[in-house]
Amino acid sequence: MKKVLVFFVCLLLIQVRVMAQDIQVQPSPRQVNVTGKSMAIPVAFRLVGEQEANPHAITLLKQSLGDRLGTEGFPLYVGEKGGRGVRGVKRLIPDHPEGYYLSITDKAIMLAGNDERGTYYAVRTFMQLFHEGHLPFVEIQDYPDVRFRGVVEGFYGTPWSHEARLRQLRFYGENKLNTYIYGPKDDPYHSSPNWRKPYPVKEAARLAELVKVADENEVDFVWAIHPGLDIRWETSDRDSLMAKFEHMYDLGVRSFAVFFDDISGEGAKADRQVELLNYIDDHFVQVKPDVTPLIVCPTEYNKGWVRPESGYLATIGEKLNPSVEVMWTGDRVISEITKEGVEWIREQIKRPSYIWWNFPVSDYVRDHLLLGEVYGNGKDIAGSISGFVANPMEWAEASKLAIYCVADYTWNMQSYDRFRSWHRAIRAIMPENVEAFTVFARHNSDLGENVHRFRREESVEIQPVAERFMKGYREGHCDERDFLALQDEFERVAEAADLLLIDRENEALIEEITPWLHQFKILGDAGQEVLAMLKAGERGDRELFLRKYNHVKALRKRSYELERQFNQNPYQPGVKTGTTVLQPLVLDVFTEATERFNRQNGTDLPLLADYSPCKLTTNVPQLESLPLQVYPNRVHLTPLLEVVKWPVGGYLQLEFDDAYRIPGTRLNFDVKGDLSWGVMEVSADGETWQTVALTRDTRGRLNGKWEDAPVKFVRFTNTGEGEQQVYLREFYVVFSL
Ligand SMILES: CC1=[NH+][C@H]2[C@@H](O1)O[C@H](CO)[C@@H](O)[C@@H]2O
Repeated sequence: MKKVLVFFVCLLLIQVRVMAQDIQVQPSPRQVNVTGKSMAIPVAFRLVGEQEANPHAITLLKQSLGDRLGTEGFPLYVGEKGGRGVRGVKRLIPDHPEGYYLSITDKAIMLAGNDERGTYYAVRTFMQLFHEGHLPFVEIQDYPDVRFRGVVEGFYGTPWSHEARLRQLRFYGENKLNTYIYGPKDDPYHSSPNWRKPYPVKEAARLAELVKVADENEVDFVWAIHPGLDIRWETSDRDSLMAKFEHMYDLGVRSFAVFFDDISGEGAKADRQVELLNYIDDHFVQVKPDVTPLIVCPTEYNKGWVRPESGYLATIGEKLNPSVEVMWTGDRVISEITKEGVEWIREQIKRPSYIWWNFPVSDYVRDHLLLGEVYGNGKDIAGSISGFVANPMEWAEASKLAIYCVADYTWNMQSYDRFRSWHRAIRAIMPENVEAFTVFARHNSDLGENVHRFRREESVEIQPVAERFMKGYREGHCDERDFLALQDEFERVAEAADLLLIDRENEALIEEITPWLHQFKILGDAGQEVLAMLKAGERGDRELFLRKYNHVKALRKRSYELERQFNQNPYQPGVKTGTTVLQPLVLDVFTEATERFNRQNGTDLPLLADYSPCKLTTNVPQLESLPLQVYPNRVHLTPLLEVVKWPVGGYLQLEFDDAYRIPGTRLNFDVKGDLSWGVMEVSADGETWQTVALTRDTRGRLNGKWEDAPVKFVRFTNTGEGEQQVYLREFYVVFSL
């Protein structure tokens, strides 16, 4: 009697309500039918199917419904195809891996998976339907386009922390990503020198915890090994690798990968790699009851590096066991994935490729954050790929923006909308500072010039305004509307920086991006001030102009000091923001306004472009106009291709704006003999000089350092008997306060 009473009480409480249904589910489901009606969330749910259903799905339901979930109340059926609880909807469940059927009516709720993961995803979708105290009446049939979806932690640089990885795995569970590949290049137990060794106890325990949390979030934790730098094609190394995989298996790992990327020499031989991979497949993957298909990242992992005469891909295609997944980054190391490209590689390797997408990875532009939209990949590639994993930045939280969009894209390509997904990602990651984070991300998305020549859109909305305004200003008129629009944008930049710097909703993210937020604030202030300079110049207000001029110089100096203080790394140290539109605009307005002021007032105010901590002086004719590549802690001479004729007494001197220690200097003139004719010296005052001892390394480069009293000058002089002919391959000086 009591049950019936509770049931009727629940029914009475169900108000059938018609409401505009913009069902927002991430990732976007394939098939959604809404009736436009909804009901108040039942006060109690009667769970049916708990014993048989995927336990992680049940756990998730209990976590989200809490004590509403019990043995009485509104019926909620959950389970996999064939389970008693979902018998009635068997034919409605999509017959695809990880597919599910979900329905909410005034009679019952049905969460039915085609398999265990499908049930879990049905629950994930169900949890997103609760809206303002109501549940919509809806029917959803859904399944993913791409079989394996997720992230490969495969970048160079500081590996993610344990806590960051735990947050990532939970994020993947929320976004229906089912794959995390552990392969940080700088983990010595993943790569050389310790790939043969088991993890130390503490690291092993952490990896075991990651596997457990991955499992709870229905994510395959794939452990990758990177043996190619020093592998020997002997049974001893094969056995070492097998032993390491057994060690990882004992920690709970059930998915494995072998990375042969970024290696040369012995390790790069295709037939040797294939022999090893097939051995692992035959004697480990296929004999264990519960290990997913082996994944390999080949040495020729992008079309730009394929040398047909090597026959590398042909060997992979013909001899590698068909069950082994083969990764591919596209036409180049960093590239957009196209249908043509994936069909080409499918022909070569005789199987669909498993995409390793090198975005938002930034290990070749480390001073930039890549927070822009995910775009450029084909929506028609699902049929030719088996997986799609994104290689992220070393900034785990900041990478979530792109990862969220990749989850949306790989689940349902046809409905993917780059802009909608990006905005939803921002709202998901920073719900209390959506506007500020949107402004920040909008101006931190391009990479700047880089070795891969891969670029992304940045500051898209304001770019035409900036271009039009600058053109007009140079022609002598200042468009007031554009001026105000730019002023407004720079104000928003400054506001966004301050709002995000005090944000406490996502502290891990704010901690990662704080250096860039400080830089962003300076950019916002500098933008407003150069516009004020421009106005003061137009009005002939000398005093105000000079005030603003000095403020901008101070802001630029602060920006430079910030560059020297944060994110110091040997590749692209420093903190860049707004480099594609806003920074150049600040420089352009400053330069133009200052040049006008100088002309009108007969002054000689230096222009910003002159600002650098280091300048070159030389009496070697070919080096006179040599540009310097100045980084926050290093200054490089731009290498020269032609032979440099270095006369007796010829010198090359770097003068710094401050006294620094010189922790390292390197020069490579690519000459065979010794360099007894040259001497490197340092000085604090340009008068008294001390010699820097140079030692030659295995590649013929001369290395030195100066760690005594700080110096302001470094020079190299030909003190020999005659002219020398050298190649200026490399000459750089590392300096630090
Ligand atoms: C497959 C592959 N291996 C390398 C390469 O792509 O470039 C990435 C971006 O620099 C780098 O992170 C990765 O470790």
